[in-house]
Amino acid sequence: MGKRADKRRERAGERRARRGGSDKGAPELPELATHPWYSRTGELAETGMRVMARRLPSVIGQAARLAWRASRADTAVTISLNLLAGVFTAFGLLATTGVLTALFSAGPTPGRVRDALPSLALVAGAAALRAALQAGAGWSQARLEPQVERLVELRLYEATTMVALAALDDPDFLDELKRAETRGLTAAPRVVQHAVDVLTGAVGLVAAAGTLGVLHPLLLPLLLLTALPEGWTSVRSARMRYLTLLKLVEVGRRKWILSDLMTERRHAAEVRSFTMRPFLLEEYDRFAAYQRGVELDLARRQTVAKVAGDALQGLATGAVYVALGLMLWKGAVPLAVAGTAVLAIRTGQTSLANLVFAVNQCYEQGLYFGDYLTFCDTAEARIPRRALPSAAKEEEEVLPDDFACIRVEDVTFTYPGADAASLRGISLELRKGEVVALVGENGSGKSTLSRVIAGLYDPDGGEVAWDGVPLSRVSPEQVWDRVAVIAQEYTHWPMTARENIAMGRGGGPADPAVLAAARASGADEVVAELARGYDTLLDRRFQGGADLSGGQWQRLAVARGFYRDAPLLICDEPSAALDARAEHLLFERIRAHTDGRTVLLITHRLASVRYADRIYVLEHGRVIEEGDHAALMARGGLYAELYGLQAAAYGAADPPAAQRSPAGRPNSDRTSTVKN
Ligand SMILES: Nc1ncnc2c1ncn2[C@@H]1O[C@H](COP(=O)(O)OP(=O)(O)OP(=O)(O)O)[C@@H](O)[C@H]1O
Repeated sequence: MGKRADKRRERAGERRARRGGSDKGAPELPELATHPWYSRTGELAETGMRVMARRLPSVIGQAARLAWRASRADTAVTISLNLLAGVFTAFGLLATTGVLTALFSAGPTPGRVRDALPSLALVAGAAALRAALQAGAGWSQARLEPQVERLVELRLYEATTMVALAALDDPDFLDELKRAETRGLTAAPRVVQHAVDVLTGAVGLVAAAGTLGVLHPLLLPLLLLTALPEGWTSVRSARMRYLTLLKLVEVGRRKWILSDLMTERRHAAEVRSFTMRPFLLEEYDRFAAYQRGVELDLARRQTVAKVAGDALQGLATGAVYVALGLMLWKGAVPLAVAGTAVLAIRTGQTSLANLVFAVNQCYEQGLYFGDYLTFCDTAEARIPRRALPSAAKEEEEVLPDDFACIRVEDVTFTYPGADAASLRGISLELRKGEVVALVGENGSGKSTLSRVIAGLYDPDGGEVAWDGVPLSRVSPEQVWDRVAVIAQEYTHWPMTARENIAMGRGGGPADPAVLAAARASGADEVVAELARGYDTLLDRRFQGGADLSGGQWQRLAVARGFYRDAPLLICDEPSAALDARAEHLLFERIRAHTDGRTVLLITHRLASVRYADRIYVLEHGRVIEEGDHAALMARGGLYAELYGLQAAAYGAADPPAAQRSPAGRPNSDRTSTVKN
């Protein structure tokens, strides 16, 4: 199916190229390629009236189901008021015949006008009612849209926050997510809106057609004749627009990236210090010029299509009036009926133009909405079953609140789409109250292993068990509740300092645990300098917001880990950005810390793991050495080598007294780290 569509697209592309290309006059930028996110746009560009007609019912069905779930009352009101408005349109048109019959009859004018008054009142009443009904339908339709929006957004975010973490490492999944988020979300309310417009247009058209059918059966095909050029122009113009969109997708992305570089605060210093301004402006202008060329070309081609369409429509309308004149001349229809027919044809044409436009829009947005639906289905299928509230609770085991021993047995793990496994048969133990360290070179698998232990990734093989209860048999929340993580990469939450520590748990103004955690991590010194202390918003994008240095942020991230009263604390490179004093304080705290808690420590600062109860050395996803510092040093393996390298580096950096800094201050922090 996908391949056939690709072939169709290819062939159509070749046809366009043979015709001289659809974008004659637009400059070329050879480096631009279409991103697969926008494959839909290509599909759309090849869509003709037949494909649209075939797929439209299912799109309208999806829209109707969505609207129904968002609000039954508003959906029912929108549909029924629109239908009723159609009835009054037809009624008004038919009443017009009465008016015209009275006006065109023989006799003095005042008498004819008097005779026409009852029908005139009916026409006026029908018009007023129709207007009121349409206003009511518009109002309920407007109410429907935000409700639909809320529904689709919630479904997406519920799925993205619950899906297995590994899904977010899968490039295909991320691609689908981006598509659903950027186009799919906004498409949902539009699909509903355009589906209602399709209904409104269809009702108006049926009303006009029904009226014509009642007046004379031959008039009906005449209406359709005038409809064709309008439909043709509309579809053609829309397809041109899609093709242009396709051409501009990559340009839009490049321009967006460049504008981000030129306007975002985080790039501003480098833009200046590397004197990037002329380069960025020139690049931006190149893409903008290309875009302008493509858009001007589109405007020209759309105008040509419109002129051709209007000319055709003029001819068709002329033919209709000639036919109507002939019918009148031959006495097939009376003058009053012909007059009403003219009105009905005009009403029908307007409804038809609206209908064609709505069908086009509905179809386009329906494709993007389809992306959204596909993504939600994929994401919901990737939520671990045991995480679902509906999962059979009797099958679930309960994790002990505390534990005596966490056992990792023969664990293997490969990231989605990765060629090689990141963990290959790892076994180890964490006993209550211990500090256990993971050591190894970059990419050896330390962080991945810590995430498996924290219940963030499910291993492909082997298992992690807390006092014999395998994590695969408990809901992820149970594990996350019992583990505190100080992660290597942490989020700068755009919240207050207090919320950055408490992370949605307690943390009221008088929460002593927040203060204790801040003291233990050195975050209290950071907070003391903030204008509003713990209530300072840590985001410069907002009025009164503050920002912190890398190390200050890390102190907060450490406080976050200490604040959670969990039996297992995982510290993954917790000191990378800390100054020497803060780092010293942190490891002192970890060493002294335990008060019954267990610490899994990952760090390249080997001086800090000397006091660990056990050290596991990882290489290429395997444990290659295990023991305490003394045992590993005596063994003379990788650990001893890495430790020796660091110790030697510190030793070499220790300047003799004569070479100290001009101020004569020895570097006491460094010395103390080595001595530690
Ligand atoms: N999200 C990911 N998707 C695919 N592969 C990944 C991902 N994260 C890590 N890897 C790969 O898994 C392996 C182990 O990475 P991991 O981050 O666990 O190493 P690490 O020992 O913590 O390294 P470092 O000391 O640099 O922090 C590496 O080969 C890495 O390329």
